[in-house]
Amino acid sequence: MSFQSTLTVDLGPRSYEIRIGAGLLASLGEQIAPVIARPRVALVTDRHVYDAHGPEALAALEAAGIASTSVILTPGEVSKGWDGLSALCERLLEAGVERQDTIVALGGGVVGDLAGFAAAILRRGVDFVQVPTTLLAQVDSSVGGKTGINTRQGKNLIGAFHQPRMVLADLDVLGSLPRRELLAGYAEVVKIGLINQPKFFEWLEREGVALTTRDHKLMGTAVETCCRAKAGIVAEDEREQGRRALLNLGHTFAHAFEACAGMKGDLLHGEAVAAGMVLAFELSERLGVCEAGRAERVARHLASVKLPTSPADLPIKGDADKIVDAMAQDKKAVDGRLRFILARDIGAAYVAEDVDPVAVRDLLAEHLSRRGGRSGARSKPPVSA
Ligand SMILES: NC(=O)c1ccc[n+]([C@@H]2O[C@H](COP(=O)([O-])OP(=O)(O)OC[C@H]3O[C@@H](n4cnc5c(N)ncnc54)[C@H](O)[C@@H]3O)[C@@H](O)[C@H]2O)c1
Ligand SMILES: O=C(O)C(=O)C[C@@H](O)[C@H](O)[C@H](O)COP(=O)(O)O
Ligand SMILES: [Zn+2]
Repeated sequence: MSFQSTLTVDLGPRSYEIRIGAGLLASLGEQIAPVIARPRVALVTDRHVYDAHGPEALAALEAAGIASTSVILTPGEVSKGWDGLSALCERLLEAGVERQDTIVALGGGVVGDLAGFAAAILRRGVDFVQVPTTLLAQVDSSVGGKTGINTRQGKNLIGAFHQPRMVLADLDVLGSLPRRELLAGYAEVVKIGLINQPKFFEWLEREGVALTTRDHKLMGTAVETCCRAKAGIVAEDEREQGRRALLNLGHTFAHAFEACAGMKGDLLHGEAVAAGMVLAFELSERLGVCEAGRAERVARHLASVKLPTSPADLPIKGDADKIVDAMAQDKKAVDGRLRFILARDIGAAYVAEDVDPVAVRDLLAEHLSRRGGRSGARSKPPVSA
């Protein structure tokens, strides 16, 4: 019997199911039929995903009597900006998508964030369904309703909370995912362990390498554990007034790294998060809130699957001051003061209000001074498989 699981994101009238399993795409139409207002959808995907899985998705919609129109985006972060948003909205309007229709986001985090935001604003809001096709999207971005785009100033600075009507995570589609993308998604898996699931992190230390060889059962367990943990946090704090910020572990660093890398796809979000989480633990140790050795343990695990562990490993332009400047756009900042997610231990993250910016800058400068040499795990950004 292959892996199957159904979870609920408990948000009162906005509650929805996350269905995880093998072969779900073949029954896409049948699965979503009960949650769509009428049998008409707009399938939003990107060229890579369309080539690998588009025909199966369209056939499954047709088999369930659901009419569809398709929009195929340019793959990657480059589509997640004002131009991509405006082009997508125009295409959806030209296709006559109405309020009773549903947008189906078939793809990774870029497709989900962009199509989800288009759904939030098109004719002041239409329903959407998430069909995540990357590991990152299955364990993180498809759940919780954060949608949006990047601007010149930084990551995800324009957006809306707009919950999907359903999340359908087909483990089989991960078979066509390039290895570099799989590893980037694995960083967000590790993040969940580091936030509040210490036993899960220990399990990842034992099984992570096997998991990243796409062992089906291990992947199913990881997707289920991450979705369950994220759903719990989102149910308590849907609009990030408090506890949800924990899901930002490593992201104050990561989003600044991505901004300094140009947000054109040279640096993947998960790669930036991997290095950002190591820095969050190093900062926690330096500030005396976390026992020594924890950052090293986190870095060792990320390195074991060949994820980057330092900004020195990343294709970032600029120095520590430039990265600190980019952090000023972080959405968690209050009155211009940065807030970081720090950790008292592995699996014990918390929101810190009072972090000394000099300590942050010094930590970044030390890492960047190792550029061109070995920083630990790797000396170059990973390449596509
Ligand atoms: N909304 C959230 O809560 C949230 C959470 C985490 C990350 N994000 C965002 O998600 C984005 C990153 O998402 P991502 O890592 O999924 O990247 P992505 O959407 O760019 O997909 C990665 C690449 O893999 C390809 N691809 C996707 N699925 C495939 C498949 N099954 N087979 C073959 N190729 C496939 C895509 O075409 C693309 O080239 C970032 O913009 C990040 O900010 C959002
Ligand atoms: O769902 C959340 O909440 C997260 O923070 C998940 C993150 O992995 C994700 O990268 C998210 O898009 C970051 O949110 P942002 O509000 O910092 O842009
Ligand atoms: Zn993230």
